Amino acid sequence: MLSLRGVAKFYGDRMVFKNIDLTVDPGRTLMVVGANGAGKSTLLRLMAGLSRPTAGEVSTTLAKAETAYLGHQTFLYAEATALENLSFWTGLHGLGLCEADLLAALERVGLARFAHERAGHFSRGMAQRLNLARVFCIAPRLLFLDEPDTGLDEASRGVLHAEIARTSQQGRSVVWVSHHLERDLPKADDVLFLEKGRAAYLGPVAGFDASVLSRSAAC
Ligand SMILES: Nc1ncnc2c1ncn2[C@@H]1O[C@H](COP(=O)(O)OP(=O)(O)OP(=O)(O)O)[C@@H](O)[C@H]1O
Repeated sequence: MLSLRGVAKFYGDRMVFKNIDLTVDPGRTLMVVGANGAGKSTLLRLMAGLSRPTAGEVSTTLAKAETAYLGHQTFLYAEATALENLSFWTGLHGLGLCEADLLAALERVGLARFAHERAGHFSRGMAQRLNLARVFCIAPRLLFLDEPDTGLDEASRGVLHAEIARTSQQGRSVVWVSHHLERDLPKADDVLFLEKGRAAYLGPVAGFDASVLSRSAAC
């Protein structure tokens, strides 16, 4: 459903990575790991179509509306309420959800009582929970997660992890950047380890020695 061939990214003359080849298949969860600055977020943004590679090709069989990205930016409209944001986003994905459906999604992330408050007044954690509600509603075929639990409390983190499990059980795919390897790696099928501008490992989680990460740099 998504493939990268010979992908490279440079900022000016500074190389972040090059020669990245990979495929994301239906029902697979790929975890992208590496030290700080290894290029994980940069790669995820390329895969999600939010930026372009300097060289190589990113191709997908999916329509934009079949994917969703949950990352550092929250993509919320500050002047719109939580409900309006959710209604707008699900509308863009062609979903005609009624208010009760949207409120149910807000309820799952503990935001129902803030449904009519402007997103601009939300804390980082609340904004992230609203984004999580967006992902629930869209149920994308390919979900991109960049350190998605940043700012989430324990309960919301549990909701997030349940959603990731549901995504893969339903044959949908996830590409996930995480620093919490001990906790998150067992939830993935495959790992891409970025080191020194290349894919130092790409394959099943079972064959990955996570201790190389702590040896390569503090993560
Ligand atoms: N817009 C940009 N312009 C110039 N350099 C950038 C830009 N975005 C990222 N970089 C640089 O590219 C490199 C990779 O950044 P990236 O954020 O992808 O790494 P990361 O592995 O996600 O790091 P972290 O784990 O700290 O989030 C870093 O050296 C970063 O400073």
